[in-house]
Amino acid sequence: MALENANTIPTAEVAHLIDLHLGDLCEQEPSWQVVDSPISGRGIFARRDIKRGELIFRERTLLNGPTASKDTVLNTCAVCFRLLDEDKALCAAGCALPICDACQQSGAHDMECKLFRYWVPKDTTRIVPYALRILSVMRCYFLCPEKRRLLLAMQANPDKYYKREVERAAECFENFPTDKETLGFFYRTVSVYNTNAFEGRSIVDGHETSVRALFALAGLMNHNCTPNVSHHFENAQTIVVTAARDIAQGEEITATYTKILWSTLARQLFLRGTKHFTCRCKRCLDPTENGTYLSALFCREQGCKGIVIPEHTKTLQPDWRCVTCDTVAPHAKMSRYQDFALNTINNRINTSTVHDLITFINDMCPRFCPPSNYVLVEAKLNVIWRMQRFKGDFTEEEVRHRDRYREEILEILEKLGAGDCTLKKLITNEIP
Ligand SMILES: C[S@@+](CC[C@H](N)C(=O)[O-])C[C@H]1O[C@@H](n2cnc3c(N)ncnc32)[C@H](O)[C@@H]1O
Repeated sequence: MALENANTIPTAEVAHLIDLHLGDLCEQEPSWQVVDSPISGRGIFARRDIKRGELIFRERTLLNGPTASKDTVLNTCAVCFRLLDEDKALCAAGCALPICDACQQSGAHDMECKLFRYWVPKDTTRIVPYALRILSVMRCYFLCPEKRRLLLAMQANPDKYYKREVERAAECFENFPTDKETLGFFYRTVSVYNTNAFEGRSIVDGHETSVRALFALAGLMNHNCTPNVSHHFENAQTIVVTAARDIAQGEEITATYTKILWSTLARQLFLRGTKHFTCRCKRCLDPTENGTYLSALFCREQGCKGIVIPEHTKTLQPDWRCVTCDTVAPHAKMSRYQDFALNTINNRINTSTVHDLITFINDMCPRFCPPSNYVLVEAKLNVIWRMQRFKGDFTEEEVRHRDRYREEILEILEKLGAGDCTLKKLITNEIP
């Protein structure tokens, strides 16, 4: 399974394999179809008008596994993602994976347990993040022939780092495979994950886990910075995709690969760096971003209290122009200013209590950062997340500030034309 094989499987065959993969979730008359896209490769298109809020599809994972990344809890069952007692998490058979009693007894873990033990983990006394992370990749071994072919059909961008995850995992075992074919299969699967994976929060027994998952159909959605669908994980295995606004027959169904409230430059840098393309959607071409001014910084010209925004969006290093006094500032200067705002605000997000962060947002930020700037908007979102997740004792005043931040963010989403996007649903508690 070489990297070069990507996209050589005909689109009609991909569509057929997806129907098989959907199984009982495949509707008799789906509202969508898989065809070639003018944006890139294959895409999903509306076969008929789809109403805002309508369910478009539900899909189970082709592959998934714990993200095992920094800041995630490692002691969750590798099969069902249930939280485990730290001292009782490791599989009794010695594969060094975290497994709950139920998954151990049901046999759901047997094959991968056997394979991990065959590879001989070097450390069986603790959960080793790189060994745990390779699980989501290694599961490609156990796919049936049709699903293997579907995996092969998925786009795999060969970026610089696709070997690293496998190499790091190999160091955790005495007997990790070294043959070209197996390594090629793993490298390709890593690249497919890097190109298509959804990282989602899944809640099992009230405990939140971070899951990395591949969905063959959802993975075909091309990117738009103002997407027309929202998605969420129903559980660690299932994704639900819903229309964020009315979608006309023939329109391409799109998701966003970035955070929806990032500025154009931040989105462009992320998409180039991680997904290897330049987005040319309507929002990307409008320096005001539908009048949201998410990029805006203060004008540094004496006496001017206006805001500056990138003059155009054709390059990643545009000059910036003041919308009030028309002064032009070079990109390098504005980039230093944006970095200063980003670092100052992120530093506060990481070190402050909710109370202190609110004070900082309200009293300090207006001195150096326009309220529309995306980094300040991110700080307000952080207050909302923290108050939503850690339902502590917050004062009435804090709750009032949170509600105001939420209204401001809903207003920005409205201006962007984002409809009932995922972020809107999250901050209005429509998605738990
Ligand atoms: C998850 S895949 C999307 C499905 C893909 N079109 C296919 O045929 O499998 C992501 C890749 O699609 C391409 N892509 C997605 N959205 C794009 C866009 N708006 N502009 C250009 N390329 C895009 C990029 O190559 C990106 O790395």
